[in-house]
Amino acid sequence: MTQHFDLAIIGSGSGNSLVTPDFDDKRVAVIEGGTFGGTCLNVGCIPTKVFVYAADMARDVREAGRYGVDATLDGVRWADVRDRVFGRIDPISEGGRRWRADGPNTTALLGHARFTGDRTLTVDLADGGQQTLTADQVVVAAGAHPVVPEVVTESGVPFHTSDTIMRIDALPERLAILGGGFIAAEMAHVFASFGVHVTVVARSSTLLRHLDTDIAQRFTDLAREQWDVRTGATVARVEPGSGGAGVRLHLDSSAVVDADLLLVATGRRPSTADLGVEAGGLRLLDDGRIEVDEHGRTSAPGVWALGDVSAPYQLKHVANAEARTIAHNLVHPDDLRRLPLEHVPSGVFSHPQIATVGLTEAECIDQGRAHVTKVQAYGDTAYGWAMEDTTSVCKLVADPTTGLLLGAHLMGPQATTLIQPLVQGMAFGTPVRDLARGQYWIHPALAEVVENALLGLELDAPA
Ligand SMILES: Cc1cc2nc3c(=O)[nH]c(=O)nc-3n(C[C@H](O)[C@H](O)[C@H](O)COP(=O)(O)OP(=O)(O)OC[C@H]3O[C@@H](n4cnc5c(N)ncnc54)[C@H](O)[C@@H]3O)c2cc1C
Ligand SMILES: NC(=O)c1ccc[n+]([C@@H]2O[C@H](COP(=O)([O-])OP(=O)(O)OC[C@H]3O[C@@H](n4cnc5c(N)ncnc54)[C@H](O)[C@@H]3O)[C@@H](O)[C@H]2O)c1
Repeated sequence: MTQHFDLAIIGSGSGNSLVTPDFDDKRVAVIEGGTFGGTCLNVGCIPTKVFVYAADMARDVREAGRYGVDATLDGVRWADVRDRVFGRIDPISEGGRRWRADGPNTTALLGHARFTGDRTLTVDLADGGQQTLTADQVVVAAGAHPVVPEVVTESGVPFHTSDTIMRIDALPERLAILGGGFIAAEMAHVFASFGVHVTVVARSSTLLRHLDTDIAQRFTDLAREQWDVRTGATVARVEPGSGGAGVRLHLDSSAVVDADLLLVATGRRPSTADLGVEAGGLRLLDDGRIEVDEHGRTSAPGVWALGDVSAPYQLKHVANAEARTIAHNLVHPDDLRRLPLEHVPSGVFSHPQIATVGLTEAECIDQGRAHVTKVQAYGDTAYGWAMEDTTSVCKLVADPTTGLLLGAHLMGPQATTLIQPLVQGMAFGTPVRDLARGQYWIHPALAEVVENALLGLELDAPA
């Protein structure tokens, strides 16, 4: 029997937060084909950062001798770290599922949904049944999933993605990571800090090539000191390791990489393949995302999309912000808000940590924009001395005429926290002069790196 809902949501990640009090008197279906709570909670931001924190701790112990504090790392109890992570997350996921299943106005449908007509969905339920439903409004919040190159899938050799690597039973001796982006950088840090020999195989000439060129190059140089980094490398063939255990990657350079485990981190594709987008009247962009307008409306009337399935950034804070906007738009058709896609920052929780917002120097050059830059070393501030830092930087890009920041790119301890006043300055249009001089910066906090970078920008009207 077809059920009718006021709102049907595909995906329980950021989609789950659409059920605001505005829907208290409405019927809402939340449909989830995987683990309730989505990527960030179960296999993404949250578990990775718990591992990263433990990895940072292990590194700090190893490096304590630099500061005259002798310490040795006695060991890493992988199973304890893993169980601490999932012992916390799994109950949250299950609680979220129950909350929706038992909610007064919500129904949780566990299964894969696809459009079979205008605002009509058929759900292949996990328990074997099938449910068809219609809804006045549908939100597609189906996220993205890992892409695995054919050279790996066709080899038949077992591999991990970020969906599985965090639940392994024991640390391997050697881990090969294919890809040079966010996940590769974070996982290489985690496993190497825990004592695993990590090899990163990346196609591009630097890791994290989406970053400012200076930062990407500096990061890659530091990565080479920690991990076996093969840049400009393509995997030509994958086969089992000797004796059938592990994996052997043959690179196009004819070099080989032997490892006990393979982690594939070669990007994530919007989950639209089995979504029945044609039947639902949804148009896709060339890169596979669902096309949405500035308010989050798809090409199908009454159907909205948010997060990784449609957004230009695969970031949780973007998915959340879009969910807040669409939660408003669903109930205020005459007062639509725009998706907030300006000044989007991101962080890479690797070693070193990286944070970035706005334009890179190269983008300014490409766009022919007048700009000035300042690279401020952490090591030239008092707290940087305390840290014996020789590699960390805050690089700013600004418009010399307007005196506004165009971009900020930090690499080093606490980069993801230090960048926040700069994100705020850009979001509120605060001139560099006011950011630098219009407020106190605590002395001798690490934030003086940011203060000095602002003061060092050579603007037409100096700070
Ligand atoms: C390892 C890793 C680390 C990350 N770390 C960070 C970080 O530190 N900071 C950050 O900002 N971002 C991070 N991200 C990205 C972040 O997790 C995503 O941007 C965010 O979770 C996307 O949210 P979403 O709601 O769009 O999709 P998801 O949370 O992926 O939710 C989509 C849900 O829809 C379900 N679904 C899909 N298709 C269907 C269907 N047809 N029927 C029913 N259900 C369906 C899926 O099972 C899934 O549960 C990380 C990602 C990964 C993989
Ligand atoms: N801290 C964070 O915010 C965080 C952490 C993890 C993931 N994420 C999000 O998840 C997304 C996915 O992460 P990711 O690291 O998988 O993707 P990514 O886009 O960051 O990096 C993908 C890497 O794989 C390489 N690659 C692509 N196809 C390849 C192929 N066929 N063979 C070899 N290399 C190939 C690319 O050159 C790139 O280096 C990120 O883009 C990011 O938006 C965010």
